Amino acid sequence: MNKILVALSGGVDSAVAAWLLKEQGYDISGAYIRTWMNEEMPLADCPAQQDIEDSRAVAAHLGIDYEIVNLVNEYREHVVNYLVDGYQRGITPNPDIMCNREMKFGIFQDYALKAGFDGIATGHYVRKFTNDDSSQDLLEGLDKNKDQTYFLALLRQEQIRHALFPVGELEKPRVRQLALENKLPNATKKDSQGICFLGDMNISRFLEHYIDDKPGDIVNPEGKVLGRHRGLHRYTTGQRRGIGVPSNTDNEFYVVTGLDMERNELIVAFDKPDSPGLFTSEVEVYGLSFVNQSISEPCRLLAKPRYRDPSQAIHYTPLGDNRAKVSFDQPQRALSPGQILAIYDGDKLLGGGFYK
Ligand SMILES: Nc1ncnc2c1ncn2[C@@H]1O[C@H](COP(=O)(O)OP(=O)(O)OP(=O)(O)O)[C@@H](O)[C@H]1O
Repeated sequence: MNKILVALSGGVDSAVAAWLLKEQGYDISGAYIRTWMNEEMPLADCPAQQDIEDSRAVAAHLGIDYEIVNLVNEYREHVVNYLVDGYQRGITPNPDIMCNREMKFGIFQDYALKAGFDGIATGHYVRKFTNDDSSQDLLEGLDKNKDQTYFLALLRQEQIRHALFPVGELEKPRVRQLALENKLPNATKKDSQGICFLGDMNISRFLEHYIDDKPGDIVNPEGKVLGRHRGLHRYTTGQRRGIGVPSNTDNEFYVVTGLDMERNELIVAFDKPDSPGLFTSEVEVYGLSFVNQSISEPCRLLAKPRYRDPSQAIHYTPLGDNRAKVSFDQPQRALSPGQILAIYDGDKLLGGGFYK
């Protein structure tokens, strides 16, 4: 791989990724992926224009070609629809993971390959490793605190084959230092947060735009009505804020333990380990996808139930048809249908799937 299209978000990580590749002698260009129209979303304080200016300035500073790749329609089709549809069905979607599989390492990568590039690069904190049989694996970033393998859990071999992750070999403070030393124009820009491409917008404000409220009852696990909710799409398992049912006299707080879509009921219980439905030690995972080899035998592995969670020891039992049973050694709090479990062998990402 020599000719690389670097996905420049306007942030410091992808800017340093581009700088590193240029230093290493790659023939690079930069591209900003446009996915969001401000006009479409008047509620959003969308930082896209600033990001475009910043990414353009980085490319100019490095003296490389720069383009804006317009994927607004594809983003709506593959990410926004999945997100809205998921909340409407009462599951918790992960737009960042879908965005990586469908957009950056899907449509954007295809675009780059067709345009004559050998591959793409991003500023993700992950490392790539090539095996003797020339297959490739994804390893956690060297900076464990920044590791982003979780977000790449649904990528497949052909997608990582054409991808480079230059900052995965560095600690974040070193990345900042490189940006400053080399006078990258966005060196002091603060890290972005929030949903991939949606910027800092709050998810419920975003959903308000798409899904109408449908009020219903809030009930405890025995079915006793405790109050009213505004619409089930506003809640996710494990949520404590914004339920609106006061704590009891012992100061125990309510937490969401489930959504009953058929009855339009929000199920809540006190936030303590023995509350029914709050802790789970066994889940079924579907839609499994593997970075390299699929897992065909029952085995002991590690898994991350959520991005910031530490790895958990699991028993993994394949069920066929891209499904598996996963038993956690330690019961896990508030797993929500639709969320993604990332599966690891040590620090090697094996793949991921959706909680049933
Ligand atoms: N709008 C965009 N256009 C091009 N590439 C993007 C865009 N958004 C994200 N990326 C790519 O995906 C990577 C990870 O995105 P994420 O939103 O997690 O940003 P990050 O980890 O804060 O990195 P950065 O500092 O580069 O923004 C980025 O480093 C960049 O390569």
